[in-house]
Amino acid sequence: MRVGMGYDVHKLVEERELILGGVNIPHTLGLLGHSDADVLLHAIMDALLGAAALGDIGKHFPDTDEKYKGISSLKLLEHVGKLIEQEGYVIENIDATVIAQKPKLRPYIEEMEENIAKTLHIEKEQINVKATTEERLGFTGREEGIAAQAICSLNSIYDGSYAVADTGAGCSGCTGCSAGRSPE
Ligand SMILES: Nc1ccn([C@@H]2O[C@H](COP(=O)(O)O)[C@@H](O)[C@H]2O)c(=O)n1
Ligand SMILES: C[C@@]1(CO)OP(=O)(O)OP(=O)(O)OC[C@H]1O
Repeated sequence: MRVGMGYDVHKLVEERELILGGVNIPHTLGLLGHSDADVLLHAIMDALLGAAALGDIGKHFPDTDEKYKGISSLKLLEHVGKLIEQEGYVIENIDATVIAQKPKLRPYIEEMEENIAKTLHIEKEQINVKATTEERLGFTGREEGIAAQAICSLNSIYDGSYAVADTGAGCSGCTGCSAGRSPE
């Protein structure tokens, strides 16, 4: 198993939408960025890329490239999901925290988790998104920006301990896997 971590920050400004986990959240301020500035998805992508030793989002989607201007980060996440799969990795789980003084995010968390699961073709139970304030301290507390942290774990289909679901190929030497099969 391999783990990766991601961290990102975007500035809160007027006249921008607030999009987190692919959910458009009603708020007086939105996040500034070259893309849609979905700070949660950016942290998750960096965690996934980190776990697979594939660099970071700036390497794959440079903010100097016009084609990423205003792009939905769900599209970028979909691409990262494909890269991970091409490298032979299967996502075990993702855990993330959004650090925001406002707005209250709890009502939107489930939809964020559904968006992420659907985009990465994994189960919603493999994703957990949390929100916290920093008790009015620092830049998030002053509502100058929103930060997000993420951690993920990946299994390699080549390391002998992970059995790929639905291949019907059997699980030689299997020690159990997230596909729900028992150890052989
Ligand atoms: N933007 C936020 C921040 C927090 N929450 C929820 O409130 C709980 C308490 O937050 P504290 O920062 O006071 O510990 C937290 O566990 C979240 O469930 C939220 O929904 N949106
Ligand atoms: C996502 C990208 C895509 O152009 O742009 P931003 O939305 O500015 O996000 P950031 O986390 O600053 O950097 C990664 C960028 O490459």
